Amino acid sequence: MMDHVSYIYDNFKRPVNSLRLQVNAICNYNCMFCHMEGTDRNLSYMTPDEIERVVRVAASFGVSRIKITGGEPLLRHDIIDIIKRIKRHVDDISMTTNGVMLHKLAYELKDAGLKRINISMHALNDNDYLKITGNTRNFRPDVIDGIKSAHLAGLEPVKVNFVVLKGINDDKINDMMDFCLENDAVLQLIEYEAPRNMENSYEYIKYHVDLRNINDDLMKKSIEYKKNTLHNRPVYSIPWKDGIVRVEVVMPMHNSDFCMHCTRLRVTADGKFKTCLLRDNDYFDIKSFDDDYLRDLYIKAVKNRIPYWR
Ligand SMILES: Nc1nc2c(ncn2[C@@H]2O[C@H](COP(=O)(O)OP(=O)(O)OP(=O)(O)O)[C@@H](O)[C@H]2O)c(=O)[nH]1
Ligand SMILES: C[S@@+](CC[C@H](N)C(=O)[O-])C[C@H]1O[C@@H](n2cnc3c(N)ncnc32)[C@H](O)[C@@H]1O
Ligand code: SF4
Ligand code: SF4
Repeated sequence: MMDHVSYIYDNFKRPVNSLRLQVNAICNYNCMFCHMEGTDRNLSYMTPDEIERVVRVAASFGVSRIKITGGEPLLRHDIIDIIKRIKRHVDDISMTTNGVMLHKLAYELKDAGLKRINISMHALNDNDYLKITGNTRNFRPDVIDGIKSAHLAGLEPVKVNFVVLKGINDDKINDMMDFCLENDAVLQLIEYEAPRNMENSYEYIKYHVDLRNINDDLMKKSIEYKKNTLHNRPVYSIPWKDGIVRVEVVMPMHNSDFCMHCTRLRVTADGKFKTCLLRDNDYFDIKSFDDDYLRDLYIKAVKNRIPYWR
Protein backbone atom coordinates (compact mmCIF):
# COMPACT_ATOMS: atom_id res chain seq x y z
CA MET A 1 0.00 0.00 0.00
CA MET A 2 1.40 3.39 -0.96
CA ASP A 3 1.30 6.19 1.60
CA HIS A 4 1.95 9.90 1.07
CA VAL A 5 2.07 9.73 -2.71
CA SER A 6 0.92 12.78 -4.57
CA TYR A 7 -1.74 12.56 -7.21
CA ILE A 8 -1.29 13.60 -10.79
CA TYR A 9 -3.51 16.59 -11.58
CA ASP A 10 -5.01 17.25 -14.96
CA ASN A 11 -4.95 20.69 -16.57
CA PHE A 12 -8.26 21.57 -14.87
CA LYS A 13 -6.83 21.12 -11.36
CA ARG A 14 -8.61 17.79 -10.91
CA PRO A 15 -6.56 15.15 -9.06
CA VAL A 16 -6.91 11.53 -10.16
CA ASN A 17 -7.43 9.38 -7.08
CA SER A 18 -9.41 6.49 -8.52
CA LEU A 19 -9.58 4.08 -11.44
CA ARG A 20 -12.75 2.79 -13.03
CA LEU A 21 -11.69 -0.61 -14.28
CA GLN A 22 -13.81 -2.31 -16.93
CA VAL A 23 -12.86 -5.98 -16.53
CA ASN A 24 -14.96 -7.18 -19.47
CA ALA A 25 -17.32 -5.79 -22.10
CA ILE A 26 -19.77 -8.67 -22.31
CA CYS A 27 -22.95 -9.09 -20.35
CA ASN A 28 -25.76 -11.53 -19.64
CA TYR A 29 -28.19 -8.58 -19.88
CA ASN A 30 -29.06 -6.14 -22.60
CA CYS A 31 -30.36 -3.11 -20.71
CA MET A 32 -32.25 -0.69 -22.92
CA PHE A 33 -30.07 2.28 -21.92
CA CYS A 34 -26.66 0.64 -21.47
CA HIS A 35 -23.63 2.84 -22.21
CA MET A 36 -21.18 -0.06 -21.66
CA GLU A 37 -18.86 2.43 -19.94
CA GLY A 38 -18.40 4.22 -23.25
CA THR A 39 -17.14 1.17 -25.17
CA ASP A 40 -18.61 -1.34 -27.61
CA ARG A 41 -19.48 -4.84 -26.53
CA ASN A 42 -16.43 -6.98 -27.29
CA LEU A 43 -14.66 -10.11 -26.11
CA SER A 44 -11.40 -8.48 -25.01
CA TYR A 45 -10.03 -8.72 -21.53
CA MET A 46 -6.79 -8.14 -19.69
CA THR A 47 -5.26 -10.96 -17.68
CA PRO A 48 -5.21 -10.67 -13.87
CA ASP A 49 -1.47 -10.03 -14.09
CA GLU A 50 -1.94 -7.19 -16.60
CA ILE A 51 -4.66 -5.66 -14.44
CA GLU A 52 -2.37 -5.84 -11.42
CA ARG A 53 0.41 -4.05 -13.30
CA VAL A 54 -1.92 -1.20 -14.25
CA VAL A 55 -3.25 -0.91 -10.71
CA ARG A 56 0.25 -0.98 -9.22
CA VAL A 57 1.34 1.91 -11.38
CA ALA A 58 -1.86 3.89 -10.64
CA ALA A 59 -1.34 3.26 -6.90
CA SER A 60 2.20 4.60 -7.22
CA PHE A 61 0.54 7.88 -8.31
CA GLY A 62 -1.75 7.94 -5.28
CA VAL A 63 -4.79 6.11 -6.64
CA SER A 64 -6.51 4.65 -3.60
CA ARG A 65 -9.92 3.63 -4.95
CA ILE A 66 -10.73 1.07 -7.62
CA LYS A 67 -14.21 0.62 -9.07
CA ILE A 68 -14.61 -2.70 -10.86
CA THR A 69 -17.19 -2.61 -13.62
CA GLY A 70 -17.98 -4.22 -16.98
CA GLY A 71 -19.91 -5.44 -18.91
CA GLU A 72 -20.87 -7.69 -16.09
CA PRO A 73 -17.79 -8.17 -13.89
CA LEU A 74 -19.11 -11.28 -12.13
CA LEU A 75 -19.07 -13.18 -15.44
CA ARG A 76 -15.28 -13.32 -15.18
CA HIS A 77 -14.32 -16.70 -13.77
CA ASP A 78 -11.10 -15.20 -12.38
CA ILE A 79 -12.73 -12.21 -10.63
CA ILE A 80 -11.58 -13.43 -7.19
CA ASP A 81 -7.97 -13.58 -8.35
CA ILE A 82 -8.31 -10.09 -9.87
CA ILE A 83 -9.59 -8.65 -6.59
CA LYS A 84 -6.87 -10.36 -4.54
CA ARG A 85 -4.24 -8.85 -6.82
CA ILE A 86 -5.76 -5.36 -6.69
CA LYS A 87 -5.95 -5.62 -2.91
CA ARG A 88 -2.14 -5.83 -2.73
CA HIS A 89 -2.02 -2.20 -3.86
CA VAL A 90 -5.34 -0.51 -2.97
CA ASP A 91 -7.76 -0.81 -0.03
CA ASP A 92 -10.98 0.75 -1.28
CA ILE A 93 -12.18 -1.73 -3.87
CA SER A 94 -15.80 -1.59 -4.97
CA MET A 95 -17.82 -3.19 -7.71
CA THR A 96 -20.91 -2.36 -9.71
CA THR A 97 -22.85 -5.43 -10.83
CA ASN A 98 -26.24 -6.47 -12.10
CA GLY A 99 -26.24 -8.84 -9.14
CA VAL A 100 -27.34 -12.01 -10.93
CA MET A 101 -24.36 -14.06 -9.71
CA LEU A 102 -23.88 -12.24 -6.43
CA HIS A 103 -25.73 -14.65 -4.12
CA LYS A 104 -23.19 -17.30 -5.09
CA LEU A 105 -20.11 -15.10 -4.73
CA ALA A 106 -20.68 -12.47 -2.03
CA TYR A 107 -18.58 -14.15 0.70
CA GLU A 108 -15.71 -15.01 -1.63
CA LEU A 109 -15.66 -11.45 -2.95
CA LYS A 110 -15.51 -10.07 0.57
CA ASP A 111 -12.75 -12.49 1.58
CA ALA A 112 -10.75 -11.54 -1.52
CA GLY A 113 -10.81 -7.86 -0.50
CA LEU A 114 -13.90 -6.29 -2.03
CA LYS A 115 -15.09 -3.59 0.35
CA ARG A 116 -18.44 -2.36 -0.95
CA ILE A 117 -20.88 -3.03 -3.75
CA ASN A 118 -23.45 -1.33 -5.99
CA ILE A 119 -26.19 -3.56 -7.37
CA SER A 120 -28.32 -2.43 -10.28
CA MET A 121 -32.02 -3.09 -9.99
CA HIS A 122 -34.23 -0.77 -11.99
CA ALA A 123 -37.63 -2.29 -11.25
CA LEU A 124 -39.52 -4.05 -8.49
CA ASN A 125 -41.96 -5.85 -10.76
CA ASP A 126 -41.07 -8.62 -13.16
CA ASN A 127 -42.54 -7.11 -16.33
CA ASP A 128 -40.65 -3.84 -16.05
CA TYR A 129 -37.50 -5.65 -14.96
CA LEU A 130 -37.58 -7.91 -18.03
CA LYS A 131 -38.33 -5.00 -20.33
CA ILE A 132 -35.50 -2.85 -18.98
CA THR A 133 -32.90 -5.62 -18.89
CA GLY A 134 -33.89 -7.05 -22.28
CA ASN A 135 -34.22 -10.54 -20.86
CA THR A 136 -36.71 -13.34 -21.23
CA ARG A 137 -35.61 -15.19 -18.11
CA ASN A 138 -36.33 -13.42 -14.84
CA PHE A 139 -33.31 -13.20 -12.51
CA ARG A 140 -34.83 -10.54 -10.24
CA PRO A 141 -35.24 -12.98 -7.30
CA ASP A 142 -31.54 -13.88 -7.62
CA VAL A 143 -30.63 -10.19 -7.55
CA ILE A 144 -32.63 -9.69 -4.36
CA ASP A 145 -30.87 -12.73 -2.85
CA GLY A 146 -27.63 -11.08 -3.96
CA ILE A 147 -28.48 -7.87 -2.11
CA LYS A 148 -29.19 -9.84 1.06
CA SER A 149 -26.03 -11.95 0.67
CA ALA A 150 -23.92 -8.82 0.18
CA HIS A 151 -25.06 -7.57 3.61
CA LEU A 152 -24.50 -10.90 5.27
CA ALA A 153 -21.00 -11.04 3.80
CA GLY A 154 -20.23 -7.54 5.16
CA LEU A 155 -19.95 -5.64 1.88
CA GLU A 156 -20.88 -2.17 3.14
CA PRO A 157 -22.50 0.00 2.12
CA VAL A 158 -24.76 -1.85 -0.27
CA LYS A 159 -26.11 0.57 -2.85
CA VAL A 160 -29.00 -0.18 -5.18
CA ASN A 161 -28.64 1.56 -8.54
CA PHE A 162 -31.87 2.71 -10.12
CA VAL A 163 -31.81 4.49 -13.50
CA VAL A 164 -34.98 6.58 -13.65
CA LEU A 165 -36.91 6.05 -16.92
CA LYS A 166 -39.89 8.11 -18.00
CA GLY A 167 -43.11 6.10 -18.25
CA ILE A 168 -41.47 2.92 -17.00
CA ASN A 169 -40.23 3.31 -13.43
CA ASP A 170 -40.32 7.04 -12.63
CA ASP A 171 -43.42 6.52 -10.47
CA LYS A 172 -41.68 3.83 -8.41
CA ILE A 173 -39.20 5.90 -6.43
CA ASN A 174 -41.22 5.65 -3.21
CA ASP A 175 -41.45 1.87 -3.66
CA MET A 176 -37.68 1.75 -4.10
CA MET A 177 -37.26 3.77 -0.89
CA ASP A 178 -39.42 1.17 0.88
CA PHE A 179 -37.28 -1.60 -0.58
CA CYS A 180 -34.01 0.06 0.42
CA LEU A 181 -35.28 0.76 3.93
CA GLU A 182 -36.27 -2.90 4.33
CA ASN A 183 -32.94 -4.09 2.94
CA ASP A 184 -30.72 -1.53 4.64
CA ALA A 185 -29.40 -0.29 1.30
CA VAL A 186 -28.59 3.15 -0.04
CA LEU A 187 -30.84 4.03 -2.97
CA GLN A 188 -28.82 5.54 -5.84
CA LEU A 189 -31.15 7.40 -8.22
CA ILE A 190 -29.43 7.82 -11.57
CA GLU A 191 -30.28 10.10 -14.46
CA TYR A 192 -30.26 8.42 -17.88
CA GLU A 193 -27.11 9.81 -19.49
CA ALA A 194 -25.85 10.04 -23.04
CA PRO A 195 -23.24 11.98 -25.00
CA ARG A 196 -24.30 15.14 -26.83
CA ASN A 197 -24.71 13.39 -30.18
CA MET A 198 -27.30 10.99 -28.71
CA GLU A 199 -29.35 13.48 -26.75
CA ASN A 200 -31.77 14.00 -29.62
CA SER A 201 -32.32 10.32 -30.29
CA TYR A 202 -35.85 8.95 -30.08
CA GLU A 203 -34.94 6.58 -27.23
CA TYR A 204 -33.26 9.24 -25.15
CA ILE A 205 -36.04 11.80 -25.48
CA LYS A 206 -38.64 9.15 -24.75
CA TYR A 207 -37.10 7.86 -21.52
CA HIS A 208 -34.90 10.61 -20.09
CA VAL A 209 -36.02 12.24 -16.83
CA ASP A 210 -34.32 15.38 -15.55
CA LEU A 211 -33.74 14.55 -11.88
CA ARG A 212 -33.54 18.14 -10.62
CA ASN A 213 -37.14 18.32 -9.36
CA ILE A 214 -36.86 14.93 -7.70
CA ASN A 215 -33.60 16.05 -6.12
CA ASP A 216 -35.21 19.26 -4.77
CA ASP A 217 -38.04 17.26 -3.30
CA LEU A 218 -35.64 14.84 -1.58
CA MET A 219 -33.63 17.74 -0.21
CA LYS A 220 -36.76 19.21 1.39
CA LYS A 221 -37.62 15.87 2.99
CA SER A 222 -34.09 15.19 4.26
CA ILE A 223 -32.81 15.65 7.80
CA GLU A 224 -29.17 15.34 6.77
CA TYR A 225 -27.30 16.14 3.59
CA LYS A 226 -23.80 14.95 2.73
CA LYS A 227 -21.72 14.87 -0.43
CA ASN A 228 -20.03 11.97 -2.18
CA THR A 229 -16.71 13.64 -2.98
CA LEU A 230 -16.80 11.83 -6.33
CA HIS A 231 -18.78 14.14 -8.63
CA ASN A 232 -20.00 16.11 -5.57
CA ARG A 233 -23.12 13.92 -5.58
CA PRO A 234 -25.75 14.71 -2.92
CA VAL A 235 -26.59 12.00 -0.37
CA TYR A 236 -29.75 12.59 1.68
CA SER A 237 -30.95 10.95 4.89
CA ILE A 238 -34.71 10.89 4.73
CA PRO A 239 -37.14 9.89 7.49
CA TRP A 240 -39.16 7.13 5.86
CA LYS A 241 -41.83 4.91 7.40
CA ASP A 242 -40.34 3.70 10.68
CA GLY A 243 -36.72 4.47 9.81
CA ILE A 244 -34.30 6.54 7.79
CA VAL A 245 -33.36 5.81 4.22
CA ARG A 246 -30.31 7.21 2.46
CA VAL A 247 -30.70 8.36 -1.13
CA GLU A 248 -27.85 9.45 -3.42
CA VAL A 249 -28.68 11.33 -6.61
CA VAL A 250 -26.51 11.03 -9.71
CA MET A 251 -27.21 13.90 -12.11
CA PRO A 252 -24.48 13.83 -14.74
CA MET A 253 -26.18 15.60 -17.65
CA HIS A 254 -25.08 19.16 -18.45
CA ASN A 255 -23.67 19.32 -14.93
CA SER A 256 -20.35 21.17 -14.87
CA ASP A 257 -20.00 20.74 -11.10
CA PHE A 258 -20.28 16.95 -11.57
CA CYS A 259 -17.46 16.97 -14.12
CA MET A 260 -15.31 19.37 -12.10
CA HIS A 261 -15.37 16.78 -9.31
CA CYS A 262 -14.51 13.89 -11.60
CA THR A 263 -11.39 12.33 -10.11
CA ARG A 264 -11.18 9.02 -11.94
CA LEU A 265 -9.34 7.64 -14.91
CA ARG A 266 -10.94 4.78 -16.81
CA VAL A 267 -9.38 1.54 -18.03
CA THR A 268 -11.21 -0.37 -20.77
CA ALA A 269 -11.49 -4.15 -21.05
CA ASP A 270 -9.27 -4.14 -24.13
CA GLY A 271 -6.45 -2.39 -22.27
CA LYS A 272 -6.75 1.32 -22.86
CA PHE A 273 -6.78 4.30 -20.55
CA LYS A 274 -9.90 6.34 -21.25
CA THR A 275 -10.22 9.87 -19.96
CA CYS A 276 -14.01 10.32 -19.94
CA LEU A 277 -17.15 8.18 -20.14
CA LEU A 278 -18.86 10.36 -22.71
CA ARG A 279 -15.94 10.99 -25.09
CA ASP A 280 -15.12 8.62 -27.93
CA ASN A 281 -11.74 9.94 -29.07
CA ASP A 282 -9.85 9.77 -25.81
CA TYR A 283 -8.16 6.36 -25.69
CA PHE A 284 -4.54 5.66 -24.71
CA ASP A 285 -3.65 2.16 -25.85
CA ILE A 286 -1.62 0.18 -23.32
CA LYS A 287 0.73 -1.44 -25.79
CA SER A 288 3.09 -2.76 -23.16
CA PHE A 289 2.61 -3.57 -19.49
CA ASP A 290 6.17 -2.58 -18.67
CA ASP A 291 6.24 -0.24 -15.62
CA ASP A 292 8.08 2.67 -17.26
CA TYR A 293 5.83 2.60 -20.31
CA LEU A 294 2.70 2.39 -18.14
CA ARG A 295 3.84 5.29 -15.97
CA ASP A 296 4.40 7.54 -19.00
CA LEU A 297 1.08 6.56 -20.55
CA TYR A 298 -0.78 7.08 -17.28
CA ILE A 299 0.59 10.63 -16.96
CA LYS A 300 -0.21 11.36 -20.60
CA ALA A 301 -3.80 10.13 -20.16
CA VAL A 302 -4.34 12.12 -16.97
CA LYS A 303 -2.99 15.27 -18.57
CA ASN A 304 -5.44 14.83 -21.43
CA ARG A 305 -8.53 14.75 -19.20
CA ILE A 306 -11.05 17.46 -20.01
CA PRO A 307 -14.37 17.96 -18.19
CA TYR A 308 -17.13 16.96 -20.62
CA TRP A 309 -19.77 19.43 -19.42
CA ARG A 310 -18.19 22.84 -18.84
N1 LIG B 1 -20.90 10.92 -16.59
C1 LIG B 1 -20.38 10.05 -15.74
N2 LIG B 1 -21.17 9.14 -15.16
C2 LIG B 1 -20.61 8.28 -14.30
C3 LIG B 1 -19.25 8.31 -13.99
N3 LIG B 1 -19.00 7.34 -13.08
C4 LIG B 1 -20.15 6.73 -12.86
N4 LIG B 1 -21.13 7.29 -13.59
C5 LIG B 1 -22.53 6.90 -13.56
O1 LIG B 1 -22.94 6.93 -12.22
C6 LIG B 1 -23.82 5.87 -11.94
C7 LIG B 1 -23.35 5.15 -10.70
O2 LIG B 1 -22.16 4.44 -11.00
P1 LIG B 1 -21.60 3.33 -10.02
O3 LIG B 1 -20.61 2.51 -10.75
O4 LIG B 1 -22.72 2.61 -9.39
O5 LIG B 1 -20.93 4.12 -8.84
P2 LIG B 1 -19.67 5.09 -8.81
O6 LIG B 1 -19.93 6.23 -9.71
O7 LIG B 1 -18.41 4.37 -9.07
O8 LIG B 1 -19.64 5.63 -7.34
P3 LIG B 1 -19.90 4.95 -5.92
O9 LIG B 1 -21.39 4.79 -5.86
O10 LIG B 1 -19.40 5.96 -4.96
O11 LIG B 1 -19.21 3.64 -5.85
C8 LIG B 1 -23.84 5.01 -13.19
O12 LIG B 1 -24.98 5.30 -13.92
C9 LIG B 1 -22.65 5.46 -13.96
O13 LIG B 1 -22.85 5.36 -15.34
C10 LIG B 1 -18.45 9.28 -14.61
O14 LIG B 1 -17.25 9.39 -14.37
N5 LIG B 1 -19.08 10.12 -15.49
C1 LIG C 1 -22.45 -0.17 -17.40
S1 LIG C 1 -23.02 -0.89 -15.92
C2 LIG C 1 -21.75 -2.13 -15.62
C3 LIG C 1 -21.96 -2.91 -14.34
C4 LIG C 1 -23.11 -3.90 -14.28
N1 LIG C 1 -23.28 -4.62 -15.47
C5 LIG C 1 -24.39 -3.20 -13.86
O1 LIG C 1 -25.28 -3.05 -14.70
O2 LIG C 1 -24.46 -2.82 -12.71
C6 LIG C 1 -22.63 0.35 -14.64
C7 LIG C 1 -23.80 1.19 -14.17
O3 LIG C 1 -24.13 2.11 -15.20
C8 LIG C 1 -25.54 2.21 -15.28
N2 LIG C 1 -25.86 2.68 -16.62
C9 LIG C 1 -25.69 2.04 -17.79
N3 LIG C 1 -26.06 2.82 -18.83
C10 LIG C 1 -26.49 3.99 -18.30
C11 LIG C 1 -26.97 5.20 -18.87
N4 LIG C 1 -27.10 5.37 -20.17
N5 LIG C 1 -27.26 6.20 -18.02
C12 LIG C 1 -27.12 6.06 -16.70
N6 LIG C 1 -26.66 4.94 -16.12
C13 LIG C 1 -26.34 3.91 -16.90
C14 LIG C 1 -26.00 0.80 -14.98
O4 LIG C 1 -27.35 0.78 -14.58
C15 LIG C 1 -25.08 0.42 -13.85
O5 LIG C 1 -25.62 0.84 -12.63
S1 SF4 D 1 -26.29 -5.24 -16.76
FE1 SF4 D 1 -24.88 -3.50 -16.85
S2 SF4 D 1 -23.45 -3.91 -18.54
FE2 SF4 D 1 -25.16 -5.35 -18.70
S3 SF4 D 1 -26.50 -4.40 -20.17
FE3 SF4 D 1 -27.23 -3.79 -18.12
S4 SF4 D 1 -26.17 -1.86 -17.67
FE4 SF4 D 1 -25.14 -2.81 -19.40
S1 SF4 E 1 -15.61 14.45 -17.24
FE1 SF4 E 1 -17.79 14.36 -16.71
S2 SF4 E 1 -18.70 13.03 -18.26
FE2 SF4 E 1 -16.49 12.73 -18.38
S3 SF4 E 1 -16.10 10.95 -17.08
FE3 SF4 E 1 -15.83 12.75 -15.81
S4 SF4 E 1 -17.81 13.14 -14.84
FE4 SF4 E 1 -18.13 11.74 -16.57
